Amino acid sequence: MKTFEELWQELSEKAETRPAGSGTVQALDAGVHAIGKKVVEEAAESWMAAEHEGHDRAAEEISQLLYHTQVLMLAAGITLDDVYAHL
Ligand SMILES: N=c1c2ncn([C@@H]3O[C@H](COP(=O)(O)OP(=O)(O)OP(=O)(O)O)[C@@H](O)[C@H]3O)c2ncn1[C@@H]1O[C@H](COP(=O)(O)O)[C@@H](O)[C@H]1O
Repeated sequence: MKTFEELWQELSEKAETRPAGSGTVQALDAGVHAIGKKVVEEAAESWMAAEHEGHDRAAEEISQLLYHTQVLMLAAGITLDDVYAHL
């Protein structure tokens, strides 16, 4: 188990060191447009899971939405503080 900030730290390091076999590195190389489509897909799956598939499936889909959102932030050069400034 990890927190949002711990995942951010891990993904930031992967973006920097670009380890072989990292799905995050692969996603970053695909670019903002491709990552944005994943965010939309996971948002829709989160909605469907929350409405129809129960607590555990919704939590799983929302975790994927958070992951892809962080990848989009990295691809766009947006930091946690940039986002937190608007909360
Ligand atoms: N938390 C996640 C995470 N959540 C979602 N995903 C990705 O999102 C996909 C889920 O999307 P889908 O539901 O569409 O599943 P899918 O259809 O099988 O996937 P695709 O065919 O769309 O690729 C997974 O296959 C992963 O590629 C994640 N990939 C990585 N992480 C974590 O990110 C960290 C770095 O991962 P790597 O960069 O791969 O080392 C690790 O801690 C991982 O646990």
